[in-house]
Amino acid sequence: MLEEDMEVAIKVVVVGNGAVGKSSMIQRYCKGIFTKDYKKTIGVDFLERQIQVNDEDVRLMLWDTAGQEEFDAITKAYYRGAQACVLVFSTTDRESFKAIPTWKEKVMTEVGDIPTVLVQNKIDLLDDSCIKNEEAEALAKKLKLRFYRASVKEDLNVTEVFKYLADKYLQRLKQQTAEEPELVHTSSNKIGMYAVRNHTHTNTKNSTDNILCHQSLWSHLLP
Ligand SMILES: Nc1nc2c(ncn2[C@@H]2O[C@H](COP(=O)(O)OP(=O)(O)OP(=O)(O)O)[C@@H](O)[C@H]2O)c(=O)[nH]1
Repeated sequence: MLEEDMEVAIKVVVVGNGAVGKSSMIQRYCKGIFTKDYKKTIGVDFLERQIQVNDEDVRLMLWDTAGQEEFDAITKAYYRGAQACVLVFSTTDRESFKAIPTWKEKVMTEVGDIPTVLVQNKIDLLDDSCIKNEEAEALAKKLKLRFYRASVKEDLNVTEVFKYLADKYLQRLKQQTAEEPELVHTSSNKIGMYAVRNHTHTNTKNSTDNILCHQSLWSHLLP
């Protein structure tokens, strides 16, 4: 246990081009559902899930960002304070694959080097693939990222992605705590530890109200 009555909360941003399956991935992980409908995300949205990692309670706050460039100004602000990142592209969308280095750069510019994974989603559509396996693996190697092939539809590898990020983040947190114990205090946005408290919120896609609601709820997460 890192510290009594403290909880580790990890802000994870999920980024990538439009329609690659970011919202679906978050919904699958947090609500266990998948829908075929496509409703593009306006701005930013988030859901959360509590998990246990090595007997540690970890709250994952998954921020769903819009893939369209028109929302760049809004989404960029929400990268701030992110402690982990999922970069997503789709098996059937070559442009989304080519855009990955740019997405990584956008996030890094705001928050620096945080635990990050590369995810190729929609592998249930492998027959229509426009990306060779070697290409995707080469990109992951070049960007020095753990690479997962996933299908949100078939519920393949979704849990693994978030488990990996939580593990990786906790490793860093423990290392940082050992090196700089004075950083551990309530509401420290530097290392993602918070006093345990109860809160509830509702969330619907495409609601601009949520952006304000999230901002006030989580403003302590922003530097
Ligand atoms: N076949 C298949 N379809 C998927 C999968 N994941 C998502 N989809 C579909 O892809 C479409 C886009 O999914 P979204 O989750 O809305 O995509 P997004 O990345 O959030 O899109 P933006 O909000 O525009 O950024 C939807 O019709 C989903 O049902 C998958 O693993 N396999």
